[in-house]
Amino acid sequence: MTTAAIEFKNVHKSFSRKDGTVQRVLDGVDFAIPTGKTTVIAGGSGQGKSVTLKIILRLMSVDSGEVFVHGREIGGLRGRSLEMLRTQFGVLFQGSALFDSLTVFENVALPLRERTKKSEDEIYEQVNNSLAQFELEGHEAKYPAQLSGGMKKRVGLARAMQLHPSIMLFDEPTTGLDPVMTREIYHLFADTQAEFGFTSVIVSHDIPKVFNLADQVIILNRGVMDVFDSPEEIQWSEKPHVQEFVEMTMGKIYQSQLEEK
Ligand SMILES: Nc1ncnc2c1ncn2[C@@H]1O[C@H](COP(=O)(O)OP(=O)(O)OP(=O)(O)O)[C@@H](O)[C@H]1O
Repeated sequence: MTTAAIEFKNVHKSFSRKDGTVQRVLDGVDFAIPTGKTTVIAGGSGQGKSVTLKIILRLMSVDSGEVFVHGREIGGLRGRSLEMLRTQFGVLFQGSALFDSLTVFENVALPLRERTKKSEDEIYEQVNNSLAQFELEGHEAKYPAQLSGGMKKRVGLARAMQLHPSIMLFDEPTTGLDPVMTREIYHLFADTQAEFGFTSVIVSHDIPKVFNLADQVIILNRGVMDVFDSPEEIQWSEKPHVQEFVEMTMGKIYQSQLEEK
C-alpha cells in the first residue's frame, strides 16, 4: 500500500475562550489523504477547516495526536526540517494572496527568487512558460488590481506551482467567482493536477461543484471528521453529525443539479 500524503491520527485541538470555556475544534480526528488524488474537506463555517490546513503546514501545533506528511511525523520538526516540509506544499488561499505592488510576472517569479539560486535568465524562461501554460501571456506587466477574479486565481496557481509541490492546498479557492468562472477554475485545477500529479486538498463550502472533482470527501462537523468516497454515501450516512451537515447543504446540491440541467 502506498503511503498516504497526509495522515491525522487521533488529533485534538482546542482553544480557550475569554469566558474561560474551551472550544474543541478537532476532537480526535483520524483521516488519510491518498497520494496523487483529490480530497475535499467540507464543513460549515467555523468548523475547523482552516485550522486543519494550518496544522498540516505546521503553522499551528496540535494538543495531542499525530500528523504525518508522506509518512513522516511533523510534530517534532524544527528549523531546516520544517522549511523542507513547507517546500513540499503549494498553497492557494481565498483571495489568491497576490502582492498588489508586484506585477503578474514578479508575483509568479517570487518563490524562485526567494527560494532558489536560479539565474534571472532561468527564472525568465520558467515564469514565461508558466504564464503561457496558465493562459496569462500578454498580462505579465499588469498589477493584480487590473485582473479579473479568475485571472488572479490563475496567477496564484501559477505561483504556487513554481517549486513543483507534491501537495497542493486550496482554501476556498473559488470564493468571489461566478459559476462559469468557478467551473473553469476547477477544470484548470484538474488539468494541472493531471499534468503534474500532485496530491490535491480542497477546503470548500462550494459542495456541489467540488464533489465532481473529489476522489474522497471528508466532512468536518462538530470536531469530528468522516471520510466518504461519493456524495451518495454522505447522503445515506446515519451518523447524526453527518446528517446535520447533509440537511444544511444538500438542498444546495439539488438546486445546483437543477440549474445544470
Ligand atoms: N488562533 C485561534 N485562537 C482562537 N480560536 C481560533 C483560532 N483559530 C481558529 N479559532 C477558532 O476555531 C474555530 C474554527 O476556525 P476555522 O477558521 O478553522 O474555521 P473554518 O471551518 O475554516 O471556517 P470558515 O469556513 O468560516 O473559514 C473557529 O470558531 C475559530 O474562531
